[in-house]
Amino acid sequence: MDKTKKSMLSLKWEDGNLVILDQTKLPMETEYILLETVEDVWDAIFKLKVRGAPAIGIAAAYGLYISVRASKAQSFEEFYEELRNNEDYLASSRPTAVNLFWALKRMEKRALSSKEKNMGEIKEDLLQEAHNIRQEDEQMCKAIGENLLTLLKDEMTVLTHCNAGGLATAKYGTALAPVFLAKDKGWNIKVFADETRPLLQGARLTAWELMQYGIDVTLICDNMAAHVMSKGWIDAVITGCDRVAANGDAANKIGTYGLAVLAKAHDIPFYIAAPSSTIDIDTSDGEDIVIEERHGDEICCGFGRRTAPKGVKVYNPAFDVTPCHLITAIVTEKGILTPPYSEAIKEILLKQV
Ligand SMILES: CSC[C@H]1O[C@H](OP(=O)(O)O)[C@H](O)[C@@H]1O
Repeated sequence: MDKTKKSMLSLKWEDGNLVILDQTKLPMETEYILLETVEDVWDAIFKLKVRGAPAIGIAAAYGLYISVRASKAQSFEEFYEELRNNEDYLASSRPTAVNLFWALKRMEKRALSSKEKNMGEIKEDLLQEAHNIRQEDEQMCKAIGENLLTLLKDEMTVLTHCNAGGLATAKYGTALAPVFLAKDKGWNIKVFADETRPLLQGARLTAWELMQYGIDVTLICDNMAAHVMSKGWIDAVITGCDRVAANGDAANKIGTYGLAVLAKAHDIPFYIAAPSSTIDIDTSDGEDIVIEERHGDEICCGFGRRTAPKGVKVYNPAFDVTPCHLITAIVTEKGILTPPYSEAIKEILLKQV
């Protein structure tokens, strides 16, 4: 890989510890912090120190291992009860990204499959499962990038929202994966990045990680997306997702739904990049996806500066749902899904890669 291009990992397992890049400090500071307890992991997920559906799942998996590695349980039943309590605790950190629940459930299943082993071996298996989740995510993201690249051409310009780059995953990202892979193959895919109020993941994270990699990125306010589309500057809109329902409706950062409506109005393809770990077959459609609501200060006192009157009523949903009919394709690591999504999703989940 070209040494002039830098990509920083969202999290790593180093010397027996979970270390994350504190994303609330970006872009001004790149600070790695140690998460030593399950409470540290809960807090890091809740405060978006680590964020992005896949990265949240990976952090939670390591967090669950951390929560039981010092367990003194004398029986599997006692150990399993401790594990389930910590699983429920970690699951309470954020409600929308299905990867959190998917990763925790996968760790629980690994513990059950190791129940005949001794305690030390069970703990070792849990750590290995967390490693597997991280390593598989990296491979899934690269494959998503390769699949998305088949839909793009050199010199194209894409618009993205929030951050679905390497910072949201183990590496590469999902929506941004094709942009990094394109750069590696000498293409020049340009990006317009929505700043993404109120937490500015686009400004603080996407613009930062693309510039680190030497990629042509232009930052815009969210309310400028229609204008740049009307100028004919956008060839495709690509976003990540936090949960894809069984019918193809997709939850993603607040503002994504509006982008999908705008893309339809301008006849621009709208692609959702979705690892299969973000597809939730148990949620039938977007109506059933729980949308996280966050504190109003994120809008009124963003980054410590008050910009609205004290006491004003605030509504701060962190996500919205794009109905499947507005989605041109859902791009997974196993292939590209096109409508009718219900059938395509059932098929792709059965496909082994
Ligand atoms: C590759 S998943 C990225 C996804 O997660 C973000 O939400 P948050 O920053 O609140 O964790 C956003 O919805 C991104 O599209």
